[in-house]
Amino acid sequence: MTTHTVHVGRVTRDLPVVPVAPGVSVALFNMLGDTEVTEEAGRELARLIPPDIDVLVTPEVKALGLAHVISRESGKPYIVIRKTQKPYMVNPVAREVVSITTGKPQLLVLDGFDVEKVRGHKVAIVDDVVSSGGTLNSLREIIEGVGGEVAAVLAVFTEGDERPEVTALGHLPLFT
Ligand SMILES: Nc1ncnc2[nH]cnc12
Repeated sequence: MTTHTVHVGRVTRDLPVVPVAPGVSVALFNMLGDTEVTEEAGRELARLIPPDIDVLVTPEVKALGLAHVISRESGKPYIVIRKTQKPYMVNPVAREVVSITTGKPQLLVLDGFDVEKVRGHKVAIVDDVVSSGGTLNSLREIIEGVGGEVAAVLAVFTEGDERPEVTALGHLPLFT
């Protein structure tokens, strides 16, 4: 299997290169269950957060542990944007996005219960990989749609195109 070696702070991983679409492969970065990478990335990114950020927003599920560590290190709270609408949600705000890794439309849902934590506040979006930017754009629409300001985007890796608006610890190539 082809692999692509990355460094996250002082931690090294050999990522498997896997096909996600005809003629397109990615170096698959899955930090779920990887305590060492999650802790290292969270501590590194927490040092890079602008001090005036009020709240972190992360999409479930791959970046959840990362948001937890950044929150713990920075003392800033975090909100999770869910992938399904739950019956207990109050006035949920939803957007659809097509994921590069699954190729399928996905829902992103902000529980109305969390709207007041976003409205009028400076938000940092936290994700594991920012690739096509589809998830990022939908998160931005949801946050700005309820009156929040996206003041920073934090990710472990950008992928494909350069993304100057994203504060990342590294960059992944797209294999085409
Ligand atoms: N290389 C990658 N690894 C994991 N998730 C991704 N989402 C987009 N690109 C990805």
